[in-house]
Amino acid sequence: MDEWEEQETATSGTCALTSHTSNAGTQGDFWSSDRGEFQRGRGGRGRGRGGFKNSSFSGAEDSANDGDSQNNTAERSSFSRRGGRGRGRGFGRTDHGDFDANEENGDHTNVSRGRRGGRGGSYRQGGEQGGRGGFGGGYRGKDEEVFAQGNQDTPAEKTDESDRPRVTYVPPPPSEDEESIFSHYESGVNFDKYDEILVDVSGTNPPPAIMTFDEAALCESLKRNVSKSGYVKPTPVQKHGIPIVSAGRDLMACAQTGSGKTAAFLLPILQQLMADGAAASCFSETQEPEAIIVAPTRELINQIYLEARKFAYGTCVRPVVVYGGVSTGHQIRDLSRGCNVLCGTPGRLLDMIGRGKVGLTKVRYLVLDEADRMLDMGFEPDMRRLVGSPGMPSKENRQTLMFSATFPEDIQRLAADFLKTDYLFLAVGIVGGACSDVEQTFVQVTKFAKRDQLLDLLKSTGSARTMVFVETKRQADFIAVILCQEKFPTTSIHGDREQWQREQALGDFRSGKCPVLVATSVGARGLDIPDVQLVVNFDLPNNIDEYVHRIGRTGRCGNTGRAVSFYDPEANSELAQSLVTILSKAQQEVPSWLEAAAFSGHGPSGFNPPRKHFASTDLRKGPQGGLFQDSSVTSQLAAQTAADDEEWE
Ligand SMILES: Nc1ncnc2c1ncn2[C@@H]1O[C@H](COP(=O)(O)OP(=O)(O)OP(=O)(O)O)[C@@H](O)[C@H]1O
Repeated sequence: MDEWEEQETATSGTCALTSHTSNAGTQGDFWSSDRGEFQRGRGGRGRGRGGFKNSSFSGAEDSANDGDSQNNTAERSSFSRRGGRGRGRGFGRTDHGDFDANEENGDHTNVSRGRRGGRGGSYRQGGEQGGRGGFGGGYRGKDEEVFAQGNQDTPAEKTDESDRPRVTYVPPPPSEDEESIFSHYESGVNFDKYDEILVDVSGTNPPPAIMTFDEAALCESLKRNVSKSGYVKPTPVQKHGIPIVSAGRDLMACAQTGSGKTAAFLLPILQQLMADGAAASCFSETQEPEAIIVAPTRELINQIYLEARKFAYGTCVRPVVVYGGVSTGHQIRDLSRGCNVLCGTPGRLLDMIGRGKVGLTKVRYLVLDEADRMLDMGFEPDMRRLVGSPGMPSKENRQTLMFSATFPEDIQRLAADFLKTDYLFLAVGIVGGACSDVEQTFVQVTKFAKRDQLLDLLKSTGSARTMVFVETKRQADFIAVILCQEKFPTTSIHGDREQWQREQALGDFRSGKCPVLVATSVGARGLDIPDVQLVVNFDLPNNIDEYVHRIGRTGRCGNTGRAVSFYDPEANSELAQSLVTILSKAQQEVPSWLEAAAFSGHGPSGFNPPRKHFASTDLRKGPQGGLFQDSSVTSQLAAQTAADDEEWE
């Protein structure tokens, strides 16, 4: 056991099991792809709003199981901001042990909006690690970051008499084999059509776009790696984004799903680091990366890391990834081997900063991928904490880059806090628009008929690789069981699964061992999986942005794809108007019944409606700039609604 493991063990505490556990076991059995058998599901979760919590717990989301951060402070009573699975807005004095700007300032008395406080709905005694929302773990973000729970089936060990498990999961190391590092799927027949998409760059003095990778003046090794990745010509977001980043400008970039946003920020960053001779140093206990990239889910940040590793192959630039559900000690050891580009989910990243393992003074680039998600209520406090962390250069002294396929107006407004005033806004196509290579179909169906519809659909599509999106984690397991019973090899990914299960599920889906993946919103954004031919919205999401991201898991990189959504008039009427807009903007047929529903007065209405509309351009162009969004929608409310999607059952 090394220093870090000891530390983890020493500081682990109890996982509160005191909240509602009435759901325990209700997830039932599900087919385990990894074992080829039915497996006992885990217990359910606590529910209820705004549970009062008297607890303190460690680290950020991810580190919760790994023990407290070094700067953990005394336990404090509070309505927890993070505790449990809350939708409540607790008066949150944060009591977690991760790095917190307020805590740093000695300010523990601020009243903050409860981010997810108290879903557990239970009073919890102030146990060292209390407040995780009942058995099954506490919820952290909409998409992910559920504290991993103890589960006899997992590699987590019990660490002390309190029975709190410690995450010991160490993911298999990524392949060193050059062929698999550079393996990629082919761009599709519509790749060249990207050139026809209208591009709008707003802001002062944008640099001219490049037309070829040669014009990007990449150094030899990077050029070689780009070519080995199968990239022949840049996509529009790369043509415009690469020179903007290389010119040192801040950027908010919006381009459709699957159109190469990752390389649009990675290539110019890596190019600059290579040109400056950046080289990872393994001699320092505190690593000082030049670039920090954040993304909302573990799987996505790992994917970005693998892309960075691929492009940096054979160079002195060393990317590292940190995310939750994995042994902290393992990640600290990896960090200590040197780090120029640090990819992380917010919680684990903040935890590493809090532990003094990551210094920020050398940060030149801060990238928010899925930036609208990173700035909605779920993650915004973490982002503010990150930019307010000691050593982090001010926005004037770093380059901040934001990428997403959706950028609602309210989030754009918020994003400006993180960007220099002269940031450029790059819009490729319609901001918030769906990928035009995805054929979108809607089936009007009651909730009771969905199951049969799904089975019929899957029978008709044969072994097409399919992602099925559902609203809740329990539903994900339930549908997976049913599909397995019907002989569709199926796996599932959601926030109640252990990290090793999530990774295995994704692996089985990628490899085709399980051609059907049932997912909650944790799988909606960013995942780039080859040959996903069909996306099924078994349950439509609550907000239109999530719809756009979900269907974007197919039809990527010029390939065509198909999305079938089950529209339940009882539950989805508020989304109808936005769906009609999305369909029309993507030049797709709008079913007459959907049009009728859209104009039957069921649009977003009332006080505090959730986000149902999308922005179509740079906010700075003003109200006449073509914004579709209802300006009464506020980010927090919209985000809260979004956050509820998965969690409220
Ligand atoms: N210029 C290019 N030529 C060929 N393939 C490319 C090019 N750029 C990106 N790709 C490939 O296209 C796929 C999609 O890219 P990427 O994941 O970056 O999309 P994205 O815009 O970030 O999507 P999302 O919005 O879903 O996150 C990846 O497999 C990537 O390797």
